[in-house]
Amino acid sequence: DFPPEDSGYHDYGEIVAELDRIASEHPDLSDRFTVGQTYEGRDIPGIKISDNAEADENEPEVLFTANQHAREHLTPEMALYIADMLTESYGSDSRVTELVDSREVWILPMVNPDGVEYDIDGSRYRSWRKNRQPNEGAVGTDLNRNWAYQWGCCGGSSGNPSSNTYRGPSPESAPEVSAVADFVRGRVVDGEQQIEAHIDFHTYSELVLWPMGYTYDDTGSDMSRDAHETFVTIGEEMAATNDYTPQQSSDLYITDGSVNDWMWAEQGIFSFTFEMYPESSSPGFYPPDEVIDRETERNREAVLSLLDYSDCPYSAIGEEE
Ligand SMILES: NS(=O)(=O)N[C@@H](CCC(=O)O)C(=O)O
Ligand SMILES: [Zn+2]
Repeated sequence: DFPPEDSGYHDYGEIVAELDRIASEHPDLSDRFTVGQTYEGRDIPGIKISDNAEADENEPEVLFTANQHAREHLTPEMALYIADMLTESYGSDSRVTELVDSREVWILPMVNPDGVEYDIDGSRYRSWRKNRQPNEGAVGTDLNRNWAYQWGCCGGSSGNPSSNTYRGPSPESAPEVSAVADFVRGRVVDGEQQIEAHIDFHTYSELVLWPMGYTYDDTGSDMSRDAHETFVTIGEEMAATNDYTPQQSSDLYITDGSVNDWMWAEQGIFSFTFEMYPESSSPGFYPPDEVIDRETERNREAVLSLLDYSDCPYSAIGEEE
């Protein structure tokens, strides 16, 4: 559990209960699912939001993931906000209604529940980042360095098991990463990846980030000029709505094995990272629960804008797919 003064945050059991609540309150707009188990055996929970949610309709799909990093507790709240906003506003907000009717939205609010439960267990926060999988002489793999594209290529991760950016012994060695990657691979239907766009929520720094992370180059064999321009255009438009700073993730620092690079280069998904509130190390990873409503609602427009673009991302630069 969170300490009483931060009871507004949801731990693993409370996230699961909230997803079950949403699914029971909106049976025609949602469908509960699980993508697999963590190292310690917890189900990784998910919810699908769409009209006729139980059916796989031929509609553009968008994925939201959160909490790869355990201590980034504002991020499952962001994912929960999206599920609540899309279901609660359905029928009253015409834009939301149209998007829920014409898109299929997958939401995974807590990808690293083992790490979350470890971080909040005990009298004070542990500032834990990684999962809880044992490695040589230390515990934990950094999930956001364990994805399989350009894994460990470029000095954007560590090979030292006690490092907070430890990439793991091999790509997708973390069960949490392989579960989410398997789910995404499962969305390839007739050879076509149905998921068009993705946001992975992190804290902190208030940034909108896009690939590639493993190289400073804007374009290359895995990033065409048109794709780069599309990322920049959509990224800058989203950042204009939440007042985050838009940039290529390598402009921050080089990362290899990150989720964005894998989603884009392996699956062709327009994948972004949002670094949420705050801007700086005070209050850093542990803002008071009073900011949850303000800092999740702050991303409402960005989320709706990405859902808009998901039927044809390249339309952002006036191109057809
Ligand atoms: N949330 S965070 O760990 O401080 N920053 C992310 C940035 C992700 C990225 O640059 O792609 C990370 O290093 O994985
Ligand atoms: Zn993070």
